[in-house]
Amino acid sequence: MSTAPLYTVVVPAAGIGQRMQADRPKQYLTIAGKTILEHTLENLYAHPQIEQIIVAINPLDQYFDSLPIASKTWVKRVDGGGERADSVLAGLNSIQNADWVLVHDAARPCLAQDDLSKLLATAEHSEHGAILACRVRDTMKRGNTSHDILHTESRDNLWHALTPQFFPLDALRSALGQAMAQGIAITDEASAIEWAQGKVHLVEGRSSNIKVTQPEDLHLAEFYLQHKATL
Ligand SMILES: Nc1ccn([C@@H]2O[C@H](COP(=O)(O)OP(=O)(O)OP(=O)(O)O)[C@@H](O)[C@H]2O)c(=O)n1
Ligand SMILES: C[C@](O)(CO)[C@H](O)COP(=O)(O)O
Repeated sequence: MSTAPLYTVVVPAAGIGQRMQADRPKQYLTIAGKTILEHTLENLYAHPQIEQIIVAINPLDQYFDSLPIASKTWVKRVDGGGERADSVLAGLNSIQNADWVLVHDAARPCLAQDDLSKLLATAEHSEHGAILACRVRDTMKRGNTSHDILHTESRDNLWHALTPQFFPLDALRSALGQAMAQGIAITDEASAIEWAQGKVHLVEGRSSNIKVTQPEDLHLAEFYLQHKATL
């Protein structure tokens, strides 16, 4: 019986968490006695198809080395960069031989295992990449800089891009590197593949896979982590 393929995940964790307004980068804020980063890395590694995690850490980081997870054999540290895309590319460039790669935000500790399995399963049926996403549920307004409404955007087929995002390694490394070299603003891996005219599939995932970004998100993440079994 063939065993399921194993994958490497690049985890960008070199941000400063400005919007969080905390006394440290948000990935080092704690929930139930563990940092958000530890929750995220341990959650990924708990999946049977994840064999290695490459975590991009700020070169000036003062927290990572003191975490027990920093000495795990399945965790490899690289230096992050000025933007998330720089950190992701640094992680991708450290991978020698892999056909596919996942990228997952350190700030997303609430990823459900079966959502990850669903994302991985797409690779077995397609040569294109895919991302976890959740449907927009609110009416979406386009505003101007004065916060006046310009118009209502259609929310048909409108999705929130989440992570993990899952792509052939060579295609992602090439698209991301070329897009960044041309000064294209890249906020997720899919946008680099789209820029390179590649196809990306949306895999519906839970909206509880939040990116801890603002102060109130910490309490929401704590709730989701406490209720993982029932969500
Ligand atoms: N130069 C950067 C910027 C961000 N990230 C990572 O990318 C993920 C998503 O980015 P975001 O939520 O924007 O985190 P921050 O950039 O830290 O937040 P802020 O924009 O509020 O400063 C986070 O895990 C963050 O650590 C990174 O590795 N390198
Ligand atoms: C990658 C991402 O989480 C997908 O929604 C998002 O683009 C990250 O954006 P950020 O501004 O770097 O948090």
